[in-house]
Amino acid sequence: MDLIVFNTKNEANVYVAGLIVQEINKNAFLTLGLATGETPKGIYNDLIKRYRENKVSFKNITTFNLDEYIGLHPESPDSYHFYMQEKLFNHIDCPKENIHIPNGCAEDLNNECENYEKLIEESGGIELQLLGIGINGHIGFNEPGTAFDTHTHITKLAPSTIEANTPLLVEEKKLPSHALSMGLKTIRQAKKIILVAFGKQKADAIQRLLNGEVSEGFPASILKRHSDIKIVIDSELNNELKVE
Ligand SMILES: O=P(O)(O)OC[C@H]1O[C@](O)(CO)[C@@H](O)[C@@H]1O
Repeated sequence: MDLIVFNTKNEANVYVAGLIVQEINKNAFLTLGLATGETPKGIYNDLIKRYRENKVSFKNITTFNLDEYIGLHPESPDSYHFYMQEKLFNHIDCPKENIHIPNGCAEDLNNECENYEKLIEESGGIELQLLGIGINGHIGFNEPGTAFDTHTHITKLAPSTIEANTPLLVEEKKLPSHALSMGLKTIRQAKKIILVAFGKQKADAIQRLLNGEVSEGFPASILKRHSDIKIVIDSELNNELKVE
């Protein structure tokens, strides 16, 4: 695992967006895994900026998002569908049919999970996956205790995730209790992974990722078994890490 530290979030965002653009410019048909949450917002802004400057085109890429809340319609401002449209897809040239986000309102959710996994496979697998991390070590919505061999599945949100994400709600009164999420196996199969984390509040999770053991009690620890992963953090987080 390569740990890369930047003085500011902004520098980190520019670096990560640069890596994504580099991959797309090497392979215009890239399959890209995307994340939501607070962390990637600046990266998406930088990607939009590069698109407007004609430095990159997204017209042939395929995207797969990590997760979606169960029960939220794509038009709900609190859904990850809405987030992705607003923060990225409305501003770039990625065709609608190339964009994949699990449908948390599907009639048959198990079927939706199976199909999602099949679509990833048919696209040739994710070549570059962008990840954030929860304070409890979740990646996607794979909460502590999730088996390492899971594919896209229905997951129950941990209390700390509900606590962290409830203040972000715009319209809904209550955060859904469940979500659809790529599994830990799905994520691990991505050829390259970039995990981004900012701020003091993520320091314990990153410390455990760097120095802890591989255990299903800490989902992100599966990434220690990945051969091509970059962890990108800011100095605020780095200053909290203890050298072990
Ligand atoms: O970036 P945040 O908002 O801290 O969230 C951390 C992670 O938790 C999630 O919100 C759960 O999917 C991810 O999207 C994100 O990467």
